[in-house]
Amino acid sequence: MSDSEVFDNIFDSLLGGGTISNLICFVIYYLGNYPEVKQQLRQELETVLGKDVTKPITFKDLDELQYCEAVIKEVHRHHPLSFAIPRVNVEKDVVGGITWPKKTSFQMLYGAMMKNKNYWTDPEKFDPDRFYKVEESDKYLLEKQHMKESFTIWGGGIRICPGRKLATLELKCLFSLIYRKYDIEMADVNEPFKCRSGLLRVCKELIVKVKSRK
Ligand code: HEM
Repeated sequence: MSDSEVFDNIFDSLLGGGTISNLICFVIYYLGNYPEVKQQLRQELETVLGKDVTKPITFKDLDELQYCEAVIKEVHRHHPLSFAIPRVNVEKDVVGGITWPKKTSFQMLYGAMMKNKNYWTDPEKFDPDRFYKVEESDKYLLEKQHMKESFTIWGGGIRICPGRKLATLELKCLFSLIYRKYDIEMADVNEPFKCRSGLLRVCKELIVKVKSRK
């Protein structure tokens, strides 16, 4: 490997590649299209962080931003960064009633699992409430019962994303800093979301209007 390839690999594993930057765009897009969700997020920011926008944000504050976390999860469920997680079996195994030889490549289509109506109530609907303070009597009880198997943003098992806690902190920090100070609107709400799908789904263009909040 050349020096620049070594650098790129270290940089990628340290910063999680394009994951955070693209997820930020996805969240901005969804908040631009769902003003009632943006409003509830603002409400939470004000309750947890107060009205003084210069007040430093603490770890405890970030812990309390549960609606913010629900927004990030719902955006990812609705519009995942990648559609599948690959695995290779090290020994012969039975999956889906079929015996597979060792070294078979599998793709776990979790993007499809996150839209399956057996596990999600009204799966096409964008609603962070399905991840927010779900009670036994709640309309989103179905997902609460299946969440462990049907939702992943970080993968799972021994290869689970080692950057997940850092990424969650970074995202919550960024959205707090941005949305308590600025108002971000889509330049054109009717414009379709411009993304390119490969290993990762990448935002190609997102034109927004940014205004300072009074
Ligand atoms: C929103 C941000 C992020 C998302 C959605 C994300 C998601 C993922 C997913 C789905 C995997 C595959 C897990 C599996 O195969 O089960 C993964 C692996 C990985 N992630 Fe992240 N990630 C993010 C941010 C980060 C950050 C910030 C770092 C570094 C600080 C990071 C470092 C890694 C590494 C090194 C792996 C490979 C782990 C292995 O194969 O053992 N990720 N990530």
